[in-house]
Amino acid sequence: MNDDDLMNIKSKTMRRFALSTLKDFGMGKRVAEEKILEECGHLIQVFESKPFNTSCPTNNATSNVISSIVFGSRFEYDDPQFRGLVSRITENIKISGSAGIQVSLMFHLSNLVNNFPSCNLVNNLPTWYIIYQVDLTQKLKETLNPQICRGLIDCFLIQKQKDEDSCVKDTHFTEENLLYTVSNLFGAGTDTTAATLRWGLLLMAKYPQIQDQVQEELTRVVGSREVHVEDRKNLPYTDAVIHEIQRLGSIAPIAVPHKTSRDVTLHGYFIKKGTTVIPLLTSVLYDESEWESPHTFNPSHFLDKEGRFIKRDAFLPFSAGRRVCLGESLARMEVFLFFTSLLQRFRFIPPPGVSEDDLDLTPAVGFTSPPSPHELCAISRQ
Ligand code: HEM
Repeated sequence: MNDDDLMNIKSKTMRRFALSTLKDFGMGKRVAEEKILEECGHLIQVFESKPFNTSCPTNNATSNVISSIVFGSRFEYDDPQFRGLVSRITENIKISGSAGIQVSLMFHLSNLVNNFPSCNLVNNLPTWYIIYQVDLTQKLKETLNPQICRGLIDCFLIQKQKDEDSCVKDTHFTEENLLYTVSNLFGAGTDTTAATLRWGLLLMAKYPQIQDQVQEELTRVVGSREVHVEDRKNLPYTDAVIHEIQRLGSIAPIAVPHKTSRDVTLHGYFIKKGTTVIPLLTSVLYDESEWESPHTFNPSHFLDKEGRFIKRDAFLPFSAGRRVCLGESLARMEVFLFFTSLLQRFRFIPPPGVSEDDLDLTPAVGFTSPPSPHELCAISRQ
């Protein structure tokens, strides 16, 4: 077996482990919904009517959803360890998209592809270093009870212990892989979801008539009670708006690099086994032959003539295939519940002296594409 084959097995094992554990702790509908709604309650408390940057609160909220899954508990927003973790994650994502890192990625791709999520996509050692430093990981180890899994770390440690007890050779459940898996879940699951939410709030402030329609539908269908995942099917306009936010936001424009596992011929082009391929998701999300107005914010892309929600094949913000985003269902649930809960309670407007036209839709540079730094005001609707 060569190094690539070994790396593939490691990747598959870690992906399988992360997926099944996420199902138990995150993506299983009811558990995830409870965790997200609890976080919505905290997020709502920190939104203000005076101008504020949406980056910090949204990143805190999405990091806490991952924390609940990974550690089994959330952090207070002012916890210094948590603040360190969140700022490190956002900084790493920003730096990894800088021109310098992108160029070095081109030269070192062969070491990076195929290793995700078992190894780090970019050399974001500080993220896992911070996770290592978080006392909680140590506390979890000290209080581990093999009968009770409080979160993904417990599940990992229990499996590690089992493998050690049965003398499994070459186990992938190592301390190093635990740190990489956890830091990759934070890296992949925090900034992406927060950036999507930030695009959503910015687009609502820029297009108040669309915000009106979302709020009218929410008031008519949900009223003032808590929104639930089940409500989605009765909110076709809101669902179309969320899809359009993800399409236009295109927050993971270059997805993740992969290597071809065999020789392929695609549209007449021969691609040799082992070639690095980078799927450009923006090319499909903005494809002129697929979308009626690819560069405009137009929720009708996802509505039929009767106003019913329609799925579109070219909607691929989570990519596709075997390495499709591992957190897709969790992310979809988060975006829906955070977005609708916020719009139920607040009207989003530009800061005083800034017009809707002034709100800039140019994305910031980074591995993901969040909106450029901006401020909004959240005016209470109650
Ligand atoms: C709106 C939010 C999100 C978007 C748009 C998004 C998008 C993506 C994309 C485009 C990829 C690359 C797929 C490929 O390689 O072709 C990816 C990979 C991944 N995502 Fe997400 N993601 C989001 C949220 C999340 C969340 C919440 C989690 C964590 C629970 C997560 C975990 C991952 C992981 C672990 C991978 C690597 C999968 C692998 O290589 O096998 N993502 N995501």
